[in-house]
Amino acid sequence: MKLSLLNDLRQQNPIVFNISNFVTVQDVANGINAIGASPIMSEEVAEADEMVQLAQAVCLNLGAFTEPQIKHIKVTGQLANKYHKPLVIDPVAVGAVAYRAKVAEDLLTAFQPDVIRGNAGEIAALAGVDWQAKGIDAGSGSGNLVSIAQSCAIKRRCTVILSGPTDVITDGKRTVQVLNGTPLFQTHVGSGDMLSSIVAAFCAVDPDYFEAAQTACLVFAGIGQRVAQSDPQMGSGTFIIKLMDALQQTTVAQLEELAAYD
Ligand SMILES: Nc1ncnc2c1ncn2[C@@H]1O[C@H](COP(=O)(O)OP(=O)(O)OP(=O)(O)O)[C@@H](O)[C@H]1O
Ligand SMILES: Cc1ncsc1CCO
Ligand SMILES: [Mg+2]
Repeated sequence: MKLSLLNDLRQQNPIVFNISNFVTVQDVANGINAIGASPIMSEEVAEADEMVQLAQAVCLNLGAFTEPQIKHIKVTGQLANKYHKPLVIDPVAVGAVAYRAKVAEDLLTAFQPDVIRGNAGEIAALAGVDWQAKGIDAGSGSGNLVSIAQSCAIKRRCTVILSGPTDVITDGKRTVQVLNGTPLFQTHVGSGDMLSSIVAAFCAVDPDYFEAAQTACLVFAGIGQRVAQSDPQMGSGTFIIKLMDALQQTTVAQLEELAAYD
């Protein structure tokens, strides 16, 4: 686990280009900014080429799209491949809505992601494994989460993060589990979207995307855990405010003290 990547990220301040969803776009922009990277968003396909060229990483969130936005996402993913920019996909609710599954399938044949980050319901759907996803939430299923993540990584030929109480990170050969976190993440819509774009920021500072992805997961979950531990009575409103502070202020040494993974 290369926690020192957090210092590299803060020193390099990489630009992360995001196509976000309208629900969580501000959380995503502020989360990237707080951790020490530089967010930029766009809704216009005419500037996609320039946007991808100026970015050090790209994150495409499939959370809430219209037909023109699907075209924008497709072109941007293809440009990320063309310019060799690390590409992260967040396949929101792809296990719960058949239309989304169809769109995601089409997009994943049009471009090649470097990392896919989703919850169990989303990663199971992309792996082709039976699971009962529940809207944007993970839902329920009986499959083994490590096997599901590994199948998805092999099928999609990329690093996969299956997030939840434990995050599973795998490239199909190597697998790590991050045990840190807090259930308060589930009380704030957009925790997952923030994580996906922070993963992109880490990919901008380490060309081994498996390493970048696992470090991003530990940093994000570990910071959330520290925030929750600071006040056992904390609720979801205070959590997101304090999470933003902590994304900015938490040090590598503080994360080393609580890092839990195997
Ligand atoms: N019960 C839990 N305990 C500890 N950490 C958790 C828990 N649930 C989620 N997390 C953490 O929350 C973060 C977001 O992951 P999650 O799987 O909830 O994303 P998501 O379902 O896509 O969320 P979103 O509602 O934003 O779409 C990750 O860092 C993950 O480790
Ligand atoms: C609630 C919600 N609906 C579509 S996207 C989104 C935010 C979580 O990604
Ligand atoms: Mg999500």
